[in-house]
Amino acid sequence: MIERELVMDELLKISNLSVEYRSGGKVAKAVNNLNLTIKKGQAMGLVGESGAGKTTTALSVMGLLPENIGMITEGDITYNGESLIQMKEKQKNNIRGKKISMVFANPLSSLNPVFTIGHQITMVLRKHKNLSEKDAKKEAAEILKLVGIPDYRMGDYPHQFSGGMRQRVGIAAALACSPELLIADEPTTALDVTIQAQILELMKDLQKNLNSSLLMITHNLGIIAELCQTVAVMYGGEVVEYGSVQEVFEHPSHWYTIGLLNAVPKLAGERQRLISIPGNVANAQMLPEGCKFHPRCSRCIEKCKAKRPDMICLNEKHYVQCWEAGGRNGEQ
Ligand SMILES: Nc1ncnc2c1ncn2[C@@H]1O[C@H](COP(=O)(O)OP(=O)(O)OP(=O)(O)O)[C@@H](O)[C@H]1O
Repeated sequence: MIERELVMDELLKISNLSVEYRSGGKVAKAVNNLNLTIKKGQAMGLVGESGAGKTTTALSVMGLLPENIGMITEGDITYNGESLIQMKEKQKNNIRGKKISMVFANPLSSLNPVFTIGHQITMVLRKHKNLSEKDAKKEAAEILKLVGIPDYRMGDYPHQFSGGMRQRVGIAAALACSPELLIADEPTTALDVTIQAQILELMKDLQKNLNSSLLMITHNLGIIAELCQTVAVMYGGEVVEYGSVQEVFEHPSHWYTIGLLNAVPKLAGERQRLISIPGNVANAQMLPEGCKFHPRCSRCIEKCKAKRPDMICLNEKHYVQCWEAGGRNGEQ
């Protein structure tokens, strides 16, 4: 019974997912045997350097990989226990957009420039909630109000909004169907810090009030600490460490995570030199054997070059994929 409850608790489960991009005779292995589970009401952060495969993971869930170029070559993605990959197109479309929605870094890419924002949100509501024009308009006004946009602006076009307001509209559009899962891909990178803080506060409130789940993709570890309960660290298309935010941030155990945390300035305590991670991020077209981080890792041993480590459980809230899992005894 307990086991069944645990499984039912799993909203999104990505199992052994591999994704490739094929173009011009080249193959980029963007995601490699990735596993990730998001539970109902949980906020998870997905972090890693540029090119780690974060966006590809999100696009795979949304079914938005570029046609004929990006393809899932292995694994499964289940939503409430049902495979999104095997599902019929109609059922899939019903879930994507209605139950799962996504906020992009650049909201202009998801908003249509020729329609007013009121019209766009009304259309989403009419399609997914089957509402009459009048009821959809009323609800659109309420959702926009929720994200701090007054109803007199419903007749304005996307270009008439500032960056921060536009991102609010993007969030409103994503929230229009009260999704169970919101995927946000760097939703605040293009914004200045005060607006960033407002948007994050807004997302935090909405997640709490609607009890939705959140997958927050970001380079910013501070955002994860602020918003999420769990975190998954990605490198070379794999999750190399995951667990509760507190466990992973206080006891980072993969040398990549340790490197990421050492590169973040701290306000408290003595001033310390920031240490960057040497070398370049793994090239998806030429991934190394063994642990994908080994060419950049100061703790690399022969075994790391030859064999990919298994994910090991450090405790029930903390997992790591490293032969030389460090940092557990303060030996960073
Ligand atoms: N359309 C594409 N065609 C070919 N390769 C691609 C394509 N999109 C992404 N890639 C490659 O796939 C890998 C993963 O990219 P992805 O955008 O998923 O990483 P990311 O972690 O989201 O990075 P960022 O933070 O910069 O968005 C990279 O090596 C990237 O160059």
